[in-house]
Amino acid sequence: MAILHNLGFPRIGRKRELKKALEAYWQGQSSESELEQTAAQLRAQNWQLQQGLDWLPVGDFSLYDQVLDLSFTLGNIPARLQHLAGSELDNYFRLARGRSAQDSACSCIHAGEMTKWFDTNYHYIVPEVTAQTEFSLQSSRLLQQFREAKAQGVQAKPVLIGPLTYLWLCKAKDQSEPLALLPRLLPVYQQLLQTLQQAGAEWIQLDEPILATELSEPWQLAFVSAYSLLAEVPVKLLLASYFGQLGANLPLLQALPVAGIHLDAVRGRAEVQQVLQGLAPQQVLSLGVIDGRNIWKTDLTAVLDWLEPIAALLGDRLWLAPSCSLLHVPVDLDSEQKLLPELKNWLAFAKQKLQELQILGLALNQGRLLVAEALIDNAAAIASRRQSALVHNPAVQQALQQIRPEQAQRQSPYPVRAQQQAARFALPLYPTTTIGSFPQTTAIRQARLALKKGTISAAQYRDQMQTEIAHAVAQQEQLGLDVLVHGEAERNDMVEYFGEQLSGFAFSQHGWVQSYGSRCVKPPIIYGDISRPQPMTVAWTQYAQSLTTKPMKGMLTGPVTMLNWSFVRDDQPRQQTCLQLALAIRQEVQDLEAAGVGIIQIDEAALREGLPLRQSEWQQYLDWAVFAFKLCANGVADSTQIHTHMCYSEFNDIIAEIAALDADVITIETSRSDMELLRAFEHFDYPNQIGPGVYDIHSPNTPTTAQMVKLMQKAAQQIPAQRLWVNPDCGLKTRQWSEVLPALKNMVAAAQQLRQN
Ligand SMILES: Nc1nc2c(c(=O)[nH]1)N[C@@H](CNc1ccc(C(=O)N[C@@H](CCC(=O)N[C@@H](CCC(=O)N[C@@H](CCC(=O)O)C(=O)O)C(=O)O)C(=O)O)cc1)CN2
Ligand code: MET
Ligand SMILES: [Zn+2]
Repeated sequence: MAILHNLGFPRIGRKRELKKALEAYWQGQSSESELEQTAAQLRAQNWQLQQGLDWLPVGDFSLYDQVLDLSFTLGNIPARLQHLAGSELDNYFRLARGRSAQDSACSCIHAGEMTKWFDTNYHYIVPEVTAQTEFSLQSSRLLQQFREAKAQGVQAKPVLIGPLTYLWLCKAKDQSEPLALLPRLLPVYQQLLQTLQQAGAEWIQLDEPILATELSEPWQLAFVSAYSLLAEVPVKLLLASYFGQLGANLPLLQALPVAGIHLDAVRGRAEVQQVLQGLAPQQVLSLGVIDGRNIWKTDLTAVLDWLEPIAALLGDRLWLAPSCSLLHVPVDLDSEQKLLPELKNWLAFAKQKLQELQILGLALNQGRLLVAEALIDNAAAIASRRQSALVHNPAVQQALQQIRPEQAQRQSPYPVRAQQQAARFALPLYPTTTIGSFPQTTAIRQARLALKKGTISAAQYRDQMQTEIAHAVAQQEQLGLDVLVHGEAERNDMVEYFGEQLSGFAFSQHGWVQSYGSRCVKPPIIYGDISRPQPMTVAWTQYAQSLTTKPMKGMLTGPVTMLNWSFVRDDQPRQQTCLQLALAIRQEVQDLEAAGVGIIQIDEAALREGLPLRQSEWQQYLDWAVFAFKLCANGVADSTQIHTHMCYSEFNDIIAEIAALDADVITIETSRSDMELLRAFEHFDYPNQIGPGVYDIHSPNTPTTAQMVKLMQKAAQQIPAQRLWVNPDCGLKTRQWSEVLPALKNMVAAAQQLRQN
């Protein structure tokens, strides 16, 4: 009997109920108990949606982030938050976003740093530690949720991030090594496991996704000592690895004294046989056979062909699950009314993935005949996708064949271009700019909703967006910024907006995936060869330029980011899809240039996070990713200034490749990490211009002029002032005008002060 379980479920809700509840609470429109009530309802709904499995996850729900939750569970709260007024929830949101619902704008708390969860588009709050950090158990949240699940008749399996992955995610605020805290951390984990076991937990899932990365020897050894200690608690541990192959960690995992092992059998299929052979006699093997990172239907017959011999061997020691938590896929395909039926039939969201799991379970446990109809339908869908004319476009394939390497090179080297551009734009020292978006107000979003519903016409919508653009331009002129942007009012999202205009892309109506906190994205679905039927941004940019004599930056999303933030086809290499995107965006770059736009920013916010988890695979990825960017960006005249922007850029390791992009200017996020990025420059002289972000846009707090001057002075120690720009960390779309204006005013003042020094 194969046992069915799930590693985690999306918590945002089918209609983003959690988002709405959080934002209402933060704005003081609802109480803490109303928020908790919505949260409890969502948990109940989610368990309901997962009925039919043998074990359901508990502890996967979070009001903001599961890593932040764990920091609170372990009592690891930075000193700056201790002794502040308010409840634990207030402190929770202070660490998440710099402010609780009770705080006023002036009581500023430095929010925790936010960064990407492995190679996903999900962001977690980085736990902070020092050599002095002590842990203490605060188990009430988990216990309460465990009891809540049991009260609802749920067969509950608590899920937790494992101690090694937790420490690996930690950042030391001194020079200490987080791994050194393991001896202090383990007793608290032991206590936690014990507490859950006493509350009735039979199995506990510990997630250790770092097993899919290359671990140095100290980390490997730490696994052995940590799990030997945890094994002392009389509860069954399911150790979950996901997001890739185990590689050299495979023997390590096999040696650990745990009751069960979960493997990512999508990305790590090739290793399953080897793990199987080394399995201990009582050990459970959980195979993640359904892709938790993509939205395509599983080829159930192929999986069954592969699984049946394993099931025969393992009996009820075989567990089946999605490859990882379903946090990274939308909730329910049934909500979609507008997808082409042919395409919709190829897809599975979280709910459908669990249905696939149940079909597999029935087929294995009671024979394929019982689910014959479902298997036939599934096989038909798989075959239809393989053959569909929607997918293949010979003209695109041909264009790909004709790419020449010299298309990716600028005409002259940077110093020559820089001179021409300096003459053309005549910018001051420390030029100021923003990253592109201005606040996406309720009015803007409602106009888009009205357009969708047909209650306003396309012309009315265009007029309203032009009014918004004019407003953004006027505000920037008044602030005295040097290089302006149109503000991206017309864009729902920097990826979805372009996806909607490109062939080969589909987009959902409700396919929301949590990005961070209450913020969600609706990743477009790349199902076929990509082309650009017509210009996408030229008219908006021209309109904006017509309103000002200052340079107006054109604003595009780059090919690598389009790829990494979409659900991509799995029937051709990612690299090939990326080149198709590069060609389409290249056309847009050239149309902008032809329309007289002299500065063009091509965002590659996701270039860094697209790095494979194993360093040995980095170079191959970087080679094609860098080429794709250059292909899209570099077909312009020397006097055209290319900017790029990257978020959460811990790119110490890839600074040479960042330089190889040869963008004239790069703007990056650095403010929360206190210009830590600049470490990269200690060993490498970045040759072109750079704008290290000085304004943390993820927090509602206003940065002061003095703070920003200080950050820039720090930057100027590493990079000549002639090559520095002054700008926020990232786009301003999540902020309100009342937050943005004072912050930018201070920023412009900072630049003026710097120029006088
Ligand atoms: N794809 C992507 N990934 C990314 C980023 C990014 O910008 N895009 N940035 C980083 C993460 N940062 C992010 C920053 C902001 C948002 C964000 O603001 N998301 C919005 C949704 C954006 C969107 O698509 N909006 C649509 C639909 C908005 C909507 O909810 N409409 C309402 C109605 C309008 C209303 O009454 O407000 C509805 O349909 O019910 C639009 O503008 O048209 C949100 O969660 O609120 C997401 C991620 C990294 N990853
Ligand atoms: N141009 C985009 C913006 O300003 C870049 C955002 S990177 C997540 O919103
Ligand atoms: Zn950004």
